[in-house]
Amino acid sequence: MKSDLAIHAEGIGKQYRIGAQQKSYSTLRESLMNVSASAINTVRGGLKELRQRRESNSFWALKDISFEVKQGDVVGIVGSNGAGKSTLLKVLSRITDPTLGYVDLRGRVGSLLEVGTGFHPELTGRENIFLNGAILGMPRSVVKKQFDAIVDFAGVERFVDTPVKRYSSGMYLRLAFAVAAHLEPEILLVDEVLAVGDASFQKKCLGKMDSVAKEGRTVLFVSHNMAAIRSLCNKGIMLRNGRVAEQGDVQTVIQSYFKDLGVLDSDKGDSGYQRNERSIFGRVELNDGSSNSVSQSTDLTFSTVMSIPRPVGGFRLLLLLSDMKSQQLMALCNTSAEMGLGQIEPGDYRVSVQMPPLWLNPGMYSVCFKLYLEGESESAKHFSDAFPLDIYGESSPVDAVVNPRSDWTVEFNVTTEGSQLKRIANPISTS
Ligand SMILES: Nc1ncnc2c1ncn2[C@@H]1O[C@H](COP(=O)(O)OP(=O)(O)OP(=O)(O)O)[C@@H](O)[C@H]1O
Repeated sequence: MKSDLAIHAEGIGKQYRIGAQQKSYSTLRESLMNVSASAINTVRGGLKELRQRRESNSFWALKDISFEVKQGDVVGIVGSNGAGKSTLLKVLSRITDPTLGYVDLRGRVGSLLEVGTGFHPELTGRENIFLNGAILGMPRSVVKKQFDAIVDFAGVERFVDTPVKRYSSGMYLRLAFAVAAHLEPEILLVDEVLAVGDASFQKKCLGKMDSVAKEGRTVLFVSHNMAAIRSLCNKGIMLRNGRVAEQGDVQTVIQSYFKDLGVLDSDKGDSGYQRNERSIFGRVELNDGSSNSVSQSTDLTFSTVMSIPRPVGGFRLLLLLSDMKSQQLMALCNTSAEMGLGQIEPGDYRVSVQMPPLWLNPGMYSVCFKLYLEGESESAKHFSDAFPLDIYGESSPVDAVVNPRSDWTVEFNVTTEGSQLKRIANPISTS
């Protein structure tokens, strides 16, 4: 392996048997036990195992995956559900063996793959921290030095001598992340940890991964959160159906991912929109239609084309905004009559909805149009495809949905008589 590389994967394939019991999920301890003391560890797949598997009963979760990661690179791994991202991280962290191909890894690997892996449930938080350090080959004195920082980061001071099986999933996750990030792995693998936990913890995790990366260590990060991928990673790998569909600069990979989701389809028809045959709606566009990423402080215009199939007396149109947990955050509504339309003739109608900046916290949101045609039952409502809206900007320091620009002042000795008023601070701007 070239000396500047941290990871070299060559021709990795992973075949699963449908319905078969997979080798049980090993803990981080068990997986790391396999790591040899040599500087470069090779994870190798074999044809023998392949022959033992019955092709008819199996499918390939990963196929012919090859890539290289330089030391110090922070790589975002993206792809739709089932694309193979988690399987790839499991192969890299030796939780599962590849069926074909091999991976060379230079240095100690710390991983946080799923809540529920990584710790021995019967041991206390304290014991698990030292156990993980020992498995990673760290002297006890070094683990001791990091111990307070780990416990502090995880916020589990009061429970550090409680068996982790009694922890809430949030505490468990916080401790698992703290251990993985603080025990100085040369390669840190993190899978979608940010999907769990509250906003302030997510921010803390991103900050910690950023500092791990700045120390020149290598990070691989699987996430559906493009705002997080963009802010953290310099490189990206996109998987599609178990294969590498794109790799390189993170911006290019994010754009490919959105194209894959159908958001950025360059194959537009004559009318400038992609007709969705199953739906009354064409594709939804944001602003000039070139991207679905926008700063939280930018005006928003959502547009689409509706193909009304037959004459109707009128319609009611909604624009809905939800977060990734499907919680509805905004519902704008208008009727054809309020928009000055009378009888609606069949044909294509372009609709645009303009609004000022929403100051949403960075992250992914979902936007869709919903249409009720007059004379149809309520259940016959029509939906556009969901538009994944990627917001970037400043996050609130605490869990919240919006983070608008705000001006703050503080006044001292306030009495009802204005003359006593004494201003002690200039306005503080939060943005
Ligand atoms: N232990 C297993 N046995 C059989 N099939 C599996 C197993 N683990 C994963 N798969 C399948 O392999 C494919 C890839 O799964 P994987 O979890 O790696 O995808 P992913 O990209 O991480 O998806 P998501 O974004 O939903 O987490 C999926 O079709 C999944 O159902």
